[in-house]
Amino acid sequence: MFKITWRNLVFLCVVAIPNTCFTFGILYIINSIVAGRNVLFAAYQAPVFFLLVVLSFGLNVFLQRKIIAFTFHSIYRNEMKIFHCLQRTSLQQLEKIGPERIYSIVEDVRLFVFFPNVITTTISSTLSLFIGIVYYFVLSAYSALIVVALIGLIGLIYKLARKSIFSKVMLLRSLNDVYFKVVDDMIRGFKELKMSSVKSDNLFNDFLGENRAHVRDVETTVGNRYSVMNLFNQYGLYLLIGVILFVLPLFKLLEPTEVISFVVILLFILGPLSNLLNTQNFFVKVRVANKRITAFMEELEVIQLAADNDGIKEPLEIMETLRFEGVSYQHVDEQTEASFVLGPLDFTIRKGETIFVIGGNGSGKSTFINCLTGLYQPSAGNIYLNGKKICNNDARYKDQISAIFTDNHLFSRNYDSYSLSGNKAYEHLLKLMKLDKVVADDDDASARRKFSKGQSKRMAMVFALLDEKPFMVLDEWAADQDPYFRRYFYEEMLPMLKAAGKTIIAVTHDDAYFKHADRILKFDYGTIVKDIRPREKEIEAASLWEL
Ligand SMILES: Nc1ncnc2c1ncn2[C@@H]1O[C@H](COP(=O)(O)OP(=O)(O)OP(=O)(O)O)[C@@H](O)[C@H]1O
Repeated sequence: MFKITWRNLVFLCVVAIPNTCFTFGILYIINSIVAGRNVLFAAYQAPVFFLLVVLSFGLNVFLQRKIIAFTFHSIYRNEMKIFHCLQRTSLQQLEKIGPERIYSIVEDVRLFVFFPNVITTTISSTLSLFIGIVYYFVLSAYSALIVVALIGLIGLIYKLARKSIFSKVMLLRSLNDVYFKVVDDMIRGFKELKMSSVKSDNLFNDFLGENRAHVRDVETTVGNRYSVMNLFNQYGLYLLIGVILFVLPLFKLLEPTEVISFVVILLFILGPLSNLLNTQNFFVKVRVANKRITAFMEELEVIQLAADNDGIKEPLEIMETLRFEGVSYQHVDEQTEASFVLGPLDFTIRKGETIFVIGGNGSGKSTFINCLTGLYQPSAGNIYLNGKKICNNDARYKDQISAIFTDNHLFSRNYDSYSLSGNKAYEHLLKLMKLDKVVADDDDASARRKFSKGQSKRMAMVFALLDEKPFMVLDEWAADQDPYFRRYFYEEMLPMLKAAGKTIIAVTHDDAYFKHADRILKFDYGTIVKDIRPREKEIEAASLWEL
């Protein structure tokens, strides 16, 4: 994800070395003047001082610009990579991951917007610390060793404390995933919660409240550890000043003039040292975010390998026959470990057929539709298009199908390659779907206004027909229509679509209209238990519900 490569490191060193020299020069001049010593180039000390300041400033501006560009390019690249993976992942994987994890990962990526500030602070602080230490050694090697050992000790304690914080921050992020899930329930289930004070209170107290209380406790622990670390850092530095002022002169390791220089240098590195310790908080979060993003991408990429078969460019033949041979698919609910098996399915669909898919609740109709439309990849069996074996995840196969699902979604923008304004086919379809009085003009915004459920399905039908694909899959499309439109759909629209050569697979419970199908496939416990042609043999609709 966010990797500092060797090239980046070499670049940082190339910029850091001259910058170190400039900063060292600035410190040398300040220190010599304060301690009353002669500067090497006394006659030019003022111009040299200002020149060094300007050069160091210029170099830092250059460095910061590079870091800012690197950071925002990395954020952009990672965001695009996540959404590219999502675009290519399968429905089963998306269902497994869950939307809350995606929101949370996107939040993890955004954490890196603070990267430029922190990294520049880290680089400049490390530089200043390095210069201070070198200067200590120039003045007195033994005393420098003692001071460095004490600074090292403070750093080591900080590092150990940071290690213990890592697991807590990791826990906080996974609590955040659960939090998003409950918030999602709160927003999507708003109406249901309003209607049930028990559910509402339980969600609020037992789930949201518990999650937030857990987060509060872990954050308090993390906050306490950081505050102890910061106090330790602050008082550790006081101790260091005490050692320089009292202990080193006592053992004759420092002369009084050197004490002043040591304190001046310490004051110079005090800020950078505190900065370095304080930025650890950010680095812990960054490590956690990096680990989570990497794991998320790996999870998606594993699925990509299985799904990524659509690089082939030759067009696929238009469907004349579609054959399922021994096709099966298995759902496994990870929480309850319950499983549902669809299939094995063996049947052939012919071009122009109007097929109704029926069956009781949970019999596998929607799972079958997801396999048919290529949203689920079968775990066994083969699919043949015009006799040739295909992978149902092939984009060229899916591009032959218009599907309207039970939970259809109307997009907020026009992502199609055609425009609605002045579109005659669109105007005609609005009339056909009796929406011409609801959608007053051919503006894109009017087509994406808030519709009633039934209207929204009709609008989805308008868009599906505008796609002009030969194969239509409708999952309980008529369920939300009023009796008038339902009759119109089965008795007028379906024959019209059939006459236009469309192959239609419609999931339905409307037994009053079963006679309008060329064929009925009845599902039970995931298998096709009846395959009937009502036009050839009159059937009693009620008999179809019997096993
Ligand atoms: N994403 C999923 N993960 C695990 N199990 C699932 C998933 N989706 C569906 N199932 C299970 O698969 C079975 C078939 O569900 P499916 O939605 O295909 O039935 P259906 O015939 O369309 O039902 P309905 O008429 O109620 O819409 C059910 O037992 C359901 O619990």
